[in-house]
Amino acid sequence: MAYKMENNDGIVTFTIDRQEKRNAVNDEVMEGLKETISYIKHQQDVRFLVVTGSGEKAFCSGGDLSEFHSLHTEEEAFSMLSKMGHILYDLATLRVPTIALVNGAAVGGGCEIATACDFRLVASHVKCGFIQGTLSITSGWGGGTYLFERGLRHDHALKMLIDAKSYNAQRLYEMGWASVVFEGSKEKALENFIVDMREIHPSVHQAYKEIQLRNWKEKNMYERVMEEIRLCAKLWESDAHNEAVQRFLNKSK
Ligand SMILES: CC[C@@H](C(=O)O)C(=O)SCCNC(=O)CCNC(=O)[C@H](O)C(C)(C)COP(=O)(O)OP(=O)(O)OC[C@H]1O[C@@H](n2cnc3c(N)ncnc32)[C@H](O)[C@@H]1OP(=O)(O)O
Repeated sequence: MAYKMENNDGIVTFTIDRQEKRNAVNDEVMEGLKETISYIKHQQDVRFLVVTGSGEKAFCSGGDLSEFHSLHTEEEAFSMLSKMGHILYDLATLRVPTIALVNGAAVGGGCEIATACDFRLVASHVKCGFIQGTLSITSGWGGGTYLFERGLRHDHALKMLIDAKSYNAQRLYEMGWASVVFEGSKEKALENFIVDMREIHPSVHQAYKEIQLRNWKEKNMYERVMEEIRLCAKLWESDAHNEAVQRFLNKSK
């Protein structure tokens, strides 16, 4: 199984479990995340969603390039990108607080998943970045749109996207992307982060999220996410993108 899902006393944890691929997202992971979100929507007792990755090397390395490089045309790319884009939109608009427990590198689409969450708890050894530019594409799951809504200084957010490089945990905190930088076990970091929130009635959490979502509706977030995905799909079919993916896949051969 490419993922694990558990509900521990109202804390639902979704763990991508593909360490050999640095927890890259394939179809099975997408389906698992979709089912997890649907479960949360129908389960009254869920208080939090936590997204994390197995091991210490990666939270998530983005889309699985070895699987998705078979998608060539703009339409083929749009189909895959919009599938994950819808899942991340559902995650970003959940009525419970969502937490990315960033145990290892979060790059490309991995950085988008973390950005779609309300909070990012980042292990001190970790580097994260919107490295899609190095593949001659933009963020394709809506993560750029979420980044501009996360309260980072506009120039910091834009630079993160157009530098297309990974930043260390301290810098991610200074820029306002990381909510917390932690040392030691991720379980302890999570426990510390939610200790006060757990004392508050869930209806209060839901009400605050409702306020945020009303604001996003007014800003046409859904349409903006879909437009971002369309732009990425256009770049996907370029020679420059194909060549960059081939270089990545051939690097260890
Ligand atoms: C498709 C959506 C799009 C978006 O909307 O954003 C994307 O996500 S594009 C994909 C962006 N991701 C990448 O470009 C992959 C970047 N990966 C890395 O930079 C590194 O792997 C890492 C995450 C920083 C980890 O580095 P390290 O610990 O040194 O591991 P390796 O690089 O040696 O990788 C080990 C192993 O895993 C394979 N791998 C890693 N990432 C992916 C991936 N995204 N898809 C497929 N396979 C991946 C890598 O090829 C190695 O395989 P082997 O050589 O067979 O061991």
